[in-house]
Amino acid sequence: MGLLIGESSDRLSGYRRPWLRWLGWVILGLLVAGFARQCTSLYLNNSSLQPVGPLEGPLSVLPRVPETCRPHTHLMFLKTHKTASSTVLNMLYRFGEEHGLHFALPMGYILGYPFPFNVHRIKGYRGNRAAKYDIMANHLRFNKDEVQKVLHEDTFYFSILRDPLSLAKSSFAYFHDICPTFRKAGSLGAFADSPGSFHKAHLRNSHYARNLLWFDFGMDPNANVTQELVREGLVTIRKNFKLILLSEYFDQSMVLLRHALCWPLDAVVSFTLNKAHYRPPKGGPEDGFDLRQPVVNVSLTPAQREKLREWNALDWHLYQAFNRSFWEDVRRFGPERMDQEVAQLRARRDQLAGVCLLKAGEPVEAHHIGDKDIRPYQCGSVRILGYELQQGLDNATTEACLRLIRPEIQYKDLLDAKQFPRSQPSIRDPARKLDVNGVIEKC
Ligand SMILES: Nc1ncnc2c1ncn2[C@@H]1O[C@H](COP(=O)(O)OS(=O)(=O)O)[C@@H](OP(=O)(O)O)[C@H]1O
Repeated sequence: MGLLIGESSDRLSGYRRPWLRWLGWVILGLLVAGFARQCTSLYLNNSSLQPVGPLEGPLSVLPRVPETCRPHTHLMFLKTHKTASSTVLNMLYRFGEEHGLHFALPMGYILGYPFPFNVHRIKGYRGNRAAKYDIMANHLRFNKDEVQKVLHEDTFYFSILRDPLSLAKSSFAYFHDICPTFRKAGSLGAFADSPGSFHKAHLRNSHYARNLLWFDFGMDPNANVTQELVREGLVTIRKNFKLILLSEYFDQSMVLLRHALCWPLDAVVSFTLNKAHYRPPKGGPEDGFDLRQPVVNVSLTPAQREKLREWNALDWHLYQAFNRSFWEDVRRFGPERMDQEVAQLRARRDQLAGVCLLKAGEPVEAHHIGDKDIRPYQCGSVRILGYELQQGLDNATTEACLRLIRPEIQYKDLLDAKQFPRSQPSIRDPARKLDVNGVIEKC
């Protein structure tokens, strides 16, 4: 037997047959050529998302999460409004798509918002005994009892907050046209001077004008602010959510998130999505206007800032409390280690921007984006910016880059088509974004 193995291996080695040796060299040559080809492009492997090739050069010691942990694939992200939540959603869409995860998708673009979430708002929901979903992340108003009906027990719940003042500016500009409180006020300053005189809490979409975060977490934004109420709200959120991120410290948030989820670095690298720029005056020239000149005036005096904080006191308490716990988390993580990982994340983002994007990675107005399929949806009195893809990329690189910049609406359509191959194809018609009452569904 031993002799047989010896004989055959000797034969296979080709030492006694020169043509076999040549064949071996040819195969080796082909393999090397294939590898070299990959090294000249951004190759993003579907499952690991780790690059191969020159991109790895300066980042060859990418920070790793402990090899003992297993990546989380059961996730609930409470997509709060105007908090960079679309950027987070893009990461979840990418990760879910690459790993074949099952999303709880809405029928349109929101899961029944602003009504408290109900499982029947999930597209294709087939009742209690249906399989659970891996990821739920579209806009919804949090309702724990309903949410947990369709999610796995080990689901990781997380969300994101933003300073209520900058959130108010973003919300005012974006929702100005559909929120009666904002529409009546005209400018954010006028609104801040006397919010109560414009606010009719019972009117549709008025919730965008006060304690929007508190509302998204499923609580009453118009309740009297008492210590007890705030304490109860915080306790409930802490009980339900394992991690609360902050949009002002987005990169630090991503480092904490990736360690909590045991995800690779590339899974949390992103470009700023849904960024606002102000519209030119009606009838003004399309180009050449001063982008810094807002039509919807969101400038505030120090006194108005103070009043707006008071008006959004519940959100302010929420933000302050979770800001404190965020920095406690960072201290536990290690401030130096955090700085290093943030630097690596930023370097990787710059690298990807260089490969994927035109205009040095700066976001541009939708009408400057050649590919209509990646123009961001426009809403309200601001211009929502998007990205232009670099030309001449190979197919794999184009696909990897597209994933990073594909706007929320189009990405949802794409996942929808994958999850429901037999349902009606998407119609790219802006009217589809309106619900039965004519309210813009995504807004
Ligand atoms: N990475 C990162 N870091 C910091 N800020 C970011 C980031 N990504 C998005 N943004 C800002 O978030 C605002 C959009 O928030 P959302 O995507 O949650 O809006 S929406 O409710 O889904 O319409 C929007 O804010 P404004 O530009 O002030 O409106 C974005 O610029």
